[in-house]
Amino acid sequence: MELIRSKIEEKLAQKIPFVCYAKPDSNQVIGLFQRSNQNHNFDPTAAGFCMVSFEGNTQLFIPESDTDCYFETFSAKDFLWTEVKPEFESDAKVHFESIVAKAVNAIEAGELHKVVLSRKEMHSFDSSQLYATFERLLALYPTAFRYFWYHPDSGVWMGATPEQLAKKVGTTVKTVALAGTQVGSLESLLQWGEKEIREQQLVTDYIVSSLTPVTDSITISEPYTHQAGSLLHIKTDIEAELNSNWEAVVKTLHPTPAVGGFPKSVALQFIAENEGYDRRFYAGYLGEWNKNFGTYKSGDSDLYVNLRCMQWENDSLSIYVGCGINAGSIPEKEFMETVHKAATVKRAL
Ligand SMILES: C=C(O[C@H]1C=CC=C(C(=O)O)[C@@H]1O)C(=O)O
Repeated sequence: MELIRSKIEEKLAQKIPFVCYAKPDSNQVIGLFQRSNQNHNFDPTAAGFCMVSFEGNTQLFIPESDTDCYFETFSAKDFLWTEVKPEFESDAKVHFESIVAKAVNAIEAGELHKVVLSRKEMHSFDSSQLYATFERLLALYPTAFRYFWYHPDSGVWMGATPEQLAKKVGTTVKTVALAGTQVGSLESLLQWGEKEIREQQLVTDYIVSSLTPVTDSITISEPYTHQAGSLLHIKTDIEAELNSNWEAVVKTLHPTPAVGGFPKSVALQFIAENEGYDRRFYAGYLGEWNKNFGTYKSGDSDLYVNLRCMQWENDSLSIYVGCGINAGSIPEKEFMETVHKAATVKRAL
């Protein structure tokens, strides 16, 4: 991908926004490189690519009108599937387990049903490896939405997310309910526990009730197991017909209980008061807005939840990971789940 690589290097040096991405199961990278160094405000009526923070208060936008668009196919190089040791810092473990225990108490006291707690790991990183890291993400996680984003207001973000926030094709809205995690492959799948099944059903119920006022004819698949790298999740596909505007659908869905919790406002308050750090764009969403650059169809959108991601800014690399807490969550087990999620990102480094 020499063309995409040289454009990435040029725009990074010039500090001009760009995004390169490959959609799930595609070996084509779409590169949107801004021509000017202007900072564009997010305009919901325009076409382009958006990057929205978890709290929704920062909305970065690369508009089609100021963009050169490149396509390049890649053939995934063979990377050795190196096992990354599940390493962590003991202070991080103590802090995370204490907030999980606090959340379990709040859930058992009936204050909320579920909350997704997260943390960030900092690592040293040689920035000359950024492009190579993206190539490894492309190869390692073919079923994920893989991206490399840069904007002077956010620094570099990169990831391979298994979760679609929502997709608009004509007047049809497609989304998924994703939750529950186990380490392994479809061949080694263990029976899902009651806790995971309940947790995922909560996400499905939330999405369906959020979509009910803004769509018609909702159809829901049976839950099935989805492989995301070395992790497995429970997934349900949901489809509906728009009867309102697309922006209303996105606003009502984000953040889903897969990254926030339920009830939404109580969970968000719990996160703000207890997590102790700023999620920034982790668990926010990103993607094509009002234009599918793959099919070149205007009016279509394709948005993903920003999970299994990392940020490189001011010479340091942060990896963001979280997990859903509900009644019966065991703090140490939940912490180890975040360690395994971090390992999926570290494998690309
Ligand atoms: C919040 C994350 O994952 C979500 C998506 C799938 C499964 C999840 C879980 O099992 O907790 C999380 O809800 C993350 O990867 O940081």
